[in-house]
Amino acid sequence: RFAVVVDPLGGDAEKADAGASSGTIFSVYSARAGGEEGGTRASVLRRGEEMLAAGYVVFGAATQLVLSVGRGVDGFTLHPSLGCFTLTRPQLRMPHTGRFYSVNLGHRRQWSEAMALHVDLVSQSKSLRYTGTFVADVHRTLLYGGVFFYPASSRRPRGKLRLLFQAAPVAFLMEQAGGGSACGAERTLEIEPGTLNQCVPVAFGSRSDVD
Ligand SMILES: O=P(O)(O)OC[C@H]1O[C@](O)(COP(=O)(O)O)[C@@H](O)[C@@H]1O
Repeated sequence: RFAVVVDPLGGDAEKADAGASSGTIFSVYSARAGGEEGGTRASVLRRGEEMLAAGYVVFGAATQLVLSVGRGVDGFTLHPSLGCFTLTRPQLRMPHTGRFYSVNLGHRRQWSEAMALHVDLVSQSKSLRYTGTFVADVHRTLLYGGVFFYPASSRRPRGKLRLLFQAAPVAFLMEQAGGGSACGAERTLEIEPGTLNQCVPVAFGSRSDVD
């Protein structure tokens, strides 16, 4: 009945070796019948707003599961001695605006002038936080608000993050927690993926910071 999209383990070997957090992201759609591949591809190549559920697990100082089934967002923490997750952050809500912005400034020379100016402007009122591990950056943004960008650049004209595996599930969680997500002028959840690995330039976070 369901089709599940999973980004199994984000964060590369160098970050894991250095002791950084890593994470898993997933999203769930209703399965569509038919199609050459038993409906699998057709079930997931659809707008994020058709998603039934999304979540991630962040493997850091603690193992935390953040989940939405379309009725807000709940956070759970793994208790290894009990072997189960318990509800530790019921109905997470993002602040309307936040203190942090999150972007890889190392790519600045490859951005458009407008993007570089925009980031300069944001930096005047917010502090920079960027781990380079997607789930960790998502988790901090969800908890404390602010804005995360992975913009288009001359090297990556479509950005780096994948719509289906990364941007859409995170957009679903952000919206469910009172935040937002956009790919340029478009709401991320309204974009229909053309291919499984399609990349999008994306921003997400507190509602007023994303707007
Ligand atoms: O090093 P950059 O360009 O800031 O990219 C960091 C981003 O790339 C990722 O490592 C994903 O890269 P991969 O698609 O190569 O797995 C994300 O976890 C992270 O947000």
